Amino acid sequence: MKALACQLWLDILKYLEAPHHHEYLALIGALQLNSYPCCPNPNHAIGLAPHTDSLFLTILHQTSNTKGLQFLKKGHGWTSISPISENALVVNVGDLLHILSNGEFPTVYHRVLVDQTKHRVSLAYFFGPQVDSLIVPLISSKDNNIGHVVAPRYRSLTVKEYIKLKAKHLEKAFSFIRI
Ligand SMILES: O=C(O)CCC(=O)C(=O)O
Ligand SMILES: [Fe+2]
Repeated sequence: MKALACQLWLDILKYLEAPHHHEYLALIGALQLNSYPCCPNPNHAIGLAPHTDSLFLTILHQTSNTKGLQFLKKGHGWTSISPISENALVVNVGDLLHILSNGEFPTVYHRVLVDQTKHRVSLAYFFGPQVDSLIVPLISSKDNNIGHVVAPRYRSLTVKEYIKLKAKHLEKAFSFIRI
């Protein structure tokens, strides 16, 4: 997971025209096992409440063939992401990549439902920058090429500062840093 995350991350930094940004190259990661036992009354319970992931990216493996993961699709509502094969991985954009890319990579609002008869398991690898890193929205030359100068949509802040804001305000945290 770590090797895959590093490769994916290098490609994203290249795309964002920041391949040598050392601050964003020193990644920390955490692996989390999620277990959702079956529930006799799934309409009255939730496996994981709607949220966005906070770091740069999450790489997710849905280990059983039980659906449950959904993301909020604009104009469509909650949409299922069913496990399509044993080898498939889901990659979620997190809040810090949203800020770093100046909103070009939208953070993904998602939730997990429980199943009436099946136990579901998933494995999530979250990774992001060191807690003292400063996240500065990157404006790429692609943005400025279109003939107008693109301004940062968020103020710069440290990872620690963002995590504190998110703990207090959850999905409203962006509204405190929007310019
Ligand atoms: O279990 C899943 O499919 C998603 C887990 C998740 O969203 C999380 O751990 O943040
Ligand atoms: Fe999540």
